[in-house]
Amino acid sequence: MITKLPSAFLEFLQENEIDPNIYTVKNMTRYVRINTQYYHEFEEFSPPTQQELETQIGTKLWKVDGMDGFYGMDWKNKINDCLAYKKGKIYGIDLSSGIAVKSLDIQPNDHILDLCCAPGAKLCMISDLLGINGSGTITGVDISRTRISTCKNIIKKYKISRTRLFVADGTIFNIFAPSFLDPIIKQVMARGGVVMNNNCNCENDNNNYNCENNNNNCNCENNNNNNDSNRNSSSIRKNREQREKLVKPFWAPKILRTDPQIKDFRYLYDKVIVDAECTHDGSISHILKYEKCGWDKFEKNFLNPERLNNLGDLQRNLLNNGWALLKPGGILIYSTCSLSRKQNEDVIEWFLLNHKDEAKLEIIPDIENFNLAPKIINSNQDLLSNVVRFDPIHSNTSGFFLARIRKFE
Ligand SMILES: C[S@@+](CC[C@H](N)C(=O)[O-])C[C@H]1O[C@@H](n2cnc3c(N)ncnc32)[C@H](O)[C@@H]1O
Repeated sequence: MITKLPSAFLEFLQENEIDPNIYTVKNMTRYVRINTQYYHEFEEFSPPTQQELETQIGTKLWKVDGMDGFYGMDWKNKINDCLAYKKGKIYGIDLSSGIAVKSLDIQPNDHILDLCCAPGAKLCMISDLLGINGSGTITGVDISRTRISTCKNIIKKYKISRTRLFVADGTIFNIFAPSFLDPIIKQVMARGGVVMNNNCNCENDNNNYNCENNNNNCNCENNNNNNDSNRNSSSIRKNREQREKLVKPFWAPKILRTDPQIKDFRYLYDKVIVDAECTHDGSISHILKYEKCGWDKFEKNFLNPERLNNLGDLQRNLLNNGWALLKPGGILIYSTCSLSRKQNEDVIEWFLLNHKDEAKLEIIPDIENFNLAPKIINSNQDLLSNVVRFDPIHSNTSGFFLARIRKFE
């Protein structure tokens, strides 16, 4: 609980119609989630039971209905010293963030873009829901090299596979989903013998070139029937040039490191999450940190007028670019840990009005099972009826905003 907020922050809250009482709530809940990824990969391990976790953390836990693997506990408990946490068997993630990830409706073959991914709590859960039985992948992007380093450490700790990370500006990032694990390729491979190289979907980078992808599903420039004989020095040079153009990921497992990065609508992402940079005013743990380390830093980092002025543009540009990289029929989640209308409803309203012919705001699935913060009054109430807000007073979560937008087929 925070006893005294600095006046600049109180002014910000007032300007943004945010109730300062959210920082005075006493009985907040801390949430953890079981890292099921661990058990996909290492069958000899079984997840810690509730009782084991209670003993390790030293407190009572409760299961969160409708959210697999989620447990709540009193906020004052810490998990850092708990063995299950140290071993990567559980991670901390707020329930509201969990609902955001669940709303992506992740399927095993989905290629998912996490456009502001660091430090990576949501990415952990995305990976968990993706599982390891399909051909799906995760592409994480963040502008901060330091934060993406943390994300890489998290990926290693939680044994997350098939994820690549890029340090890049999410407003202009333009690398499409990986094609290596594409189901089409799998089918072709199953028919016998075609793998992939850096230039196309086929393994034409060797002397036994036998590309079978002579169809409309292949971008391969060698789509002719004389592949063996036509494999001349100019195609080798092209291959090399193409490879050189690849934007190297900051981190990726071997199979994704040299993906051809094909720019073709078939490699747009199935799901995109834009967990946008924001003022973090809803994140009680974030605000609590500044109470300890000094409000001056908070004012400098988050309330500086230039940053606040540019923030709306940044959020709109992130949303627009995430949308451009989303497949028709795909789902985009826009979320922030701010409760400011300007950073939430206003951004979504602007977006929907500008994408009337291709975007639909959808109901968050199963949202009726959770307590929500009241909606704020908007000029465009009908248009925004499906956005949701969480807060510590009504939802027993951190402050969070969530919108789910579907791209028309
Ligand atoms: C709310 S945090 C994301 C939290 C993360 N999704 C998670 O669940 O752990 C916002 C992130 O956006 C990143 N960011 C800010 N501007 C960006 C930009 N232009 N492109 C990509 N990432 C950006 C920040 O570095 C920060 O890590």
